[in-house]
Amino acid sequence: MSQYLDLCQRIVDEGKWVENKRTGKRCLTVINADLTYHVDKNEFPLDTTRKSFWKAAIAELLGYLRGYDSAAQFREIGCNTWNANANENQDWLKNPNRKGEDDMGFVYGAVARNFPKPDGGSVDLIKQVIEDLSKGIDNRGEIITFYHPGSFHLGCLRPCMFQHQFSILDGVLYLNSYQRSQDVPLGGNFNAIQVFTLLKLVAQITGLEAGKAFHKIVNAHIYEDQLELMRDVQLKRTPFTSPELHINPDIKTFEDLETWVTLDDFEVTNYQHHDAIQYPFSV
Ligand SMILES: Nc1nc(=O)c2c([nH]1)NC[C@@H]1CN(c3ccc(C(=O)N[C@@H](CCC(=O)O)C(=O)O)cc3)CN21
Ligand SMILES: O=c1ccn([C@H]2C[C@H](O)[C@@H](COP(=O)(O)O)O2)c(=O)[nH]1
Repeated sequence: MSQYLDLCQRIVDEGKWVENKRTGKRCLTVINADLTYHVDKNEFPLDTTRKSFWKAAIAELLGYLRGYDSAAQFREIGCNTWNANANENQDWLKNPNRKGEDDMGFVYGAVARNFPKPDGGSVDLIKQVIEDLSKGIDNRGEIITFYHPGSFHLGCLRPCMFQHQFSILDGVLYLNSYQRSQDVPLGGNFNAIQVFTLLKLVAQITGLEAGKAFHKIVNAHIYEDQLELMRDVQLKRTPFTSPELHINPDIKTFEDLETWVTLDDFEVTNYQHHDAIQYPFSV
């Protein structure tokens, strides 16, 4: 938890102002942050200095793993975070590739589940990686990527946390996740939850022991309209100890994740937190 608060403080103290053309707002920005999550000790990296809506973050991850490409699918499983990008992003609304209300286009899991091959057809990167890990195979390239620059014009947003690489060492599963851009007050907590949960879930369905997850964030920023709340409210609060995440042990395969799993299969215990803070969201 303090790693996250240290990053927020670092942005406040050392960040540089950068104009962002896409949103029309300025962002206080630092380059490079490396966060480590102890999945082995079940230290769930939830924000405790404000109330975290952790279920929505797990629902978003579940939607990515299922290859969802519509904000309506995300809403159905308890996640509202894609409504604005699918339906209010002016560039996307004008894009002839948008297939109508709620369409997000070719993004995130839709890409990873159908990654186009230059010689025709596609690969399901997520299934492939999980199949290997289930057999104890780490070919030093167990990579799930959502990044396909040749397809950016087909989606509403380029993926931010765009790559996850798994490794096995001595029967222990590790995860390195790579993020090109982070809205630290809003995306920050969501993404930490997702990295942690992804490793814990994949360890469970592959029968491996979960180790640590390493999360690299390249461009870490606070939008100008979020700064006061972060500096004068959230950063003045004292954090509580980390809660724990529990996943239904009946989830045993990737097919389980694709078919019957809901947010009721996830539980958090010992979550003590300060009051909610509503940060402005930029489309
Ligand atoms: N500007 C921006 N920031 C992001 O973090 C972000 C995007 N855009 N676009 C794509 C996804 C969507 N994500 C989002 C979107 C909204 C929230 C958000 O509003 N979170 C609220 C609570 C949400 C709820 O009640 O479910 C929060 O207080 O954390 C978080 C992540 C992360 N990504
Ligand atoms: O998982 C996510 C998805 C998005 N974000 C944030 C990071 C940026 O503030 C915006 C995306 O804007 P770009 O201009 O494409 O960088 O969304 C996040 O933090 N986490």
